[in-house]
Amino acid sequence: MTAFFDRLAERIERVDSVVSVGLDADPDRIPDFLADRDLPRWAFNRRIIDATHEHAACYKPNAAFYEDADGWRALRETIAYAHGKDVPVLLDAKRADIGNTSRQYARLLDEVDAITVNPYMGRDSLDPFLSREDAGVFVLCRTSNPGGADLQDLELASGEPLYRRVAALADLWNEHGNVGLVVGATAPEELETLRTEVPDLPFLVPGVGAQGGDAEAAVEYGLADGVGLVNSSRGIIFAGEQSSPNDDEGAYFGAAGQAAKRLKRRLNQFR
Ligand SMILES: O=c1ccn([C@@H]2O[C@H](COP(=O)(O)O)[C@@H](O)[C@H]2O)c(=O)[nH]1
Repeated sequence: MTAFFDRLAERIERVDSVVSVGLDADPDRIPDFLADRDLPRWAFNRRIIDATHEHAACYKPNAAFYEDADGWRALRETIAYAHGKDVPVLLDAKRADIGNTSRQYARLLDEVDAITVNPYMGRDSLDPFLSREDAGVFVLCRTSNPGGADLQDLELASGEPLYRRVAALADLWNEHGNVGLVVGATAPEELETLRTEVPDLPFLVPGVGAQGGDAEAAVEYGLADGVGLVNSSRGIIFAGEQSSPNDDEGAYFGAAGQAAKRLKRRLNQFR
């Protein structure tokens, strides 16, 4: 198997897109016409994938939306279906723990192509992920939420903010060329700084769309040698809520396809 970033580069080239479609299948927002399906989240994701895969460089389900018995079943079906369309899957799980626990978490990489991890517990907590040479490992660095600055911008004794130290460490941890960073589009200045500091690391940039982040900065600084991902979840998968009544399946998922295509075109202006 080629390394994750080689596969991602191929996918980006094939669909001419750096869009990561976030599969955050919030059970409270699944349209009524799917409510009586065996696994409504899977029924929803299948239709989203059908509508968006031509524009998707990857799919990014967030584990939070699947952490119950039916959810795991829905997620497994979703992953298999995305793979059937030749689209890589990045599980946004933000995992890491002491070694033996992390080894169990890292088994998630048997199912998906890449994962997000939390660096707070340090190198040994990430080893079980980093040692998976075939898989992508995206380290949380400067997150998109308003509280992202609370800890991540704190200055160390050296005067450097914590998020920059995380980036420098992630660069050191990149022994297998499988490491990327998560940097929010709501932090364009930090994106710019980080691109200079770690020029070779691809970024996963969430926060465009529903969070109102900077799409131009996401592309300009998020890509390393043309490789990286700009994610939108709610702005794509729930686009149909605005444009169509809740009972018109074709129009509902058509709107998701259009939203993915629009984002692809918008981002491509800056590539
Ligand atoms: O800094 C971060 C890290 C992860 N996320 C995740 O990305 C998506 C964003 O969803 P939208 O609907 O496009 O806002 C979601 O899964 C987050 O948990 C992030 O937003 N910021």
